Amino acid sequence: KTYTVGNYLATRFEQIGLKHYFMVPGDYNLVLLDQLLWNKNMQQIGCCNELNAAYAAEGYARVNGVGAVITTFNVGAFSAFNGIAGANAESLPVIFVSSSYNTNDPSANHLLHHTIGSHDFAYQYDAFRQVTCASVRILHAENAPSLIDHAIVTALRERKPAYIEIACNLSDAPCPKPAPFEILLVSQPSNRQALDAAVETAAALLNNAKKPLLLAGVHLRAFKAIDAFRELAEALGCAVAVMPNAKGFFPENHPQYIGIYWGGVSSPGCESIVDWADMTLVAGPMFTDYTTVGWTALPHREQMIKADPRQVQFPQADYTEIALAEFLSALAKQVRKNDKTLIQFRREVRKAHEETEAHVAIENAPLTRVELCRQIQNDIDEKTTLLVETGDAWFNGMSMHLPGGARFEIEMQWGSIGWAVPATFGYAMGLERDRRLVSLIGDGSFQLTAQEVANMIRYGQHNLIFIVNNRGYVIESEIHDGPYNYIKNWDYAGLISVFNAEDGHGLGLKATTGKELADAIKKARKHRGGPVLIECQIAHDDCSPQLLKWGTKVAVANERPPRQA
Ligand SMILES: Cc1ncc(Cn2nnc(CCOP(=O)(O)OP(=O)(O)O)c2C)c(N)n1
Repeated sequence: KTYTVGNYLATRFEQIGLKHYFMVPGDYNLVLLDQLLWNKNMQQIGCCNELNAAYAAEGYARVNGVGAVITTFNVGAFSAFNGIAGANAESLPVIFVSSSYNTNDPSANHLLHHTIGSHDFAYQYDAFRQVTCASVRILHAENAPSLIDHAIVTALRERKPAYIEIACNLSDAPCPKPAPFEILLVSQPSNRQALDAAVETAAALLNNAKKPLLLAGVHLRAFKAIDAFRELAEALGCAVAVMPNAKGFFPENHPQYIGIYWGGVSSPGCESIVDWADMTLVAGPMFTDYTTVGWTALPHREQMIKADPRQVQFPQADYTEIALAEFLSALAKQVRKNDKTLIQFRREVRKAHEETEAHVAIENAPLTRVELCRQIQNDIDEKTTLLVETGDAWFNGMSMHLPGGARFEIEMQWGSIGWAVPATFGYAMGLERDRRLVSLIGDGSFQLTAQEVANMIRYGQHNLIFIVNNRGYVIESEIHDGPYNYIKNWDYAGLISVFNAEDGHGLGLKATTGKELADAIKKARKHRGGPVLIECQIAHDDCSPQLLKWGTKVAVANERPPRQA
């Protein structure tokens, strides 16, 4: 078998665990796409546009561990740019491949289509270098193996996207055959001395604390530290809270779970316990304006052990070259049990109020947000992943309880509206057969990338999508309102018949009352052969109290005047 650059790439794609990859064809990449089709163990999935293809690869990486997307030069790549930068923000290894010009053209002083019409062909590579952990350009076939392997190894190690540019006339050029793929799966062990020192320091701080507490952060999954975190939690026996973008990374039915810590919009009873703790170990956090509610919810450094993917920060010291999972696991063996924060939580939550079970709404009353959330909560089971889009959907999803085994997906770091529909498509492409995906998306966000629902119909995905039609950009209105937050209404449910055409089995339903919603969910649960979209119409000002509180504090942070010189 003589290898070509294209099927070298295809071989590596399969070896890192890709069963699907996403693309939009273009004249620069057609031969490369043929080369990739040579590998029958993977499916080539077309998307309506390259932004959606990048978001789909990002969503796929959430369930599969790694994703890939192929575009044509410039016009495809720059649409995908937002999705690749987003994968960087979300710490997801997406392999981005763009075809490019014929290697004879620069020396021939040629100008080319799909460029800005200059002789500089490097600006795409320069742009992507800013948002990837490795970026390579293949201009000579003999360099392809080492460049492709470098990009892939780095992406898998750093949990970040990588950029591979392949000249269009090299896609079918002969190249050496791949070395054993095990070389790609490098891990980065800790420095032994640093690890021992960090564990000793952390154990002393936690064992001397009167009220220790654990807080899960967003990087636990990316750095494969979810199990080690749970090991430490069960060794310590203390209260365990999670940051909003780590929801689902610690089981919500676990007896030590006390909820989402998100400042003033935390789960009931959670904030006071986190603030009461005298030593908090936070594992893999991203403290941003959004996750700290405009800098109002940040544990104090002198009462915090901050364990990041490759370093641990103590009140008086920073230790580097320490792998997060190894640190948490080693620490679990050195800590003594102390459940004071958990006991206190149970006292407070019992005293404060029993979970006010939302009551069933009057059947034919206009649908409300509370009734919508109550019914979605009842629809979530241990096989469900709940995926929420930027918007009030964040807060509605955040307050939902995940039964054991249920999962949660959110894009809080990048927060790019339009992500959810293609990410649903990509996530569903990689989802285990016996599981289901439920997405909660606002009308405003839906309008950015709605057309990818057509590909859910094409592939017969059984996704259930709730479109919350509150007539506009309500999250924006709550941060800072203006005429720009109001949009043209669509017949969202009616879109499905447009996308079905003569050959689809999608189902579009409208719900304006609790009864209509209950009937729609029943139909959705029975529907086969395609996705179900339920357009839930609620009042414009019917938003979560958490959004109101959070939006006010974020607005204050946004509007701080420039520091006087
Ligand atoms: C790509 C991108 N463009 C603009 C924004 C700013 N933005 N954030 N949320 C929104 C509105 C979301 O509205 P909906 O999806 O209807 O959600 P609701 O909050 O439920 O109304 C915007 C316009 C954004 N976050 N991402």
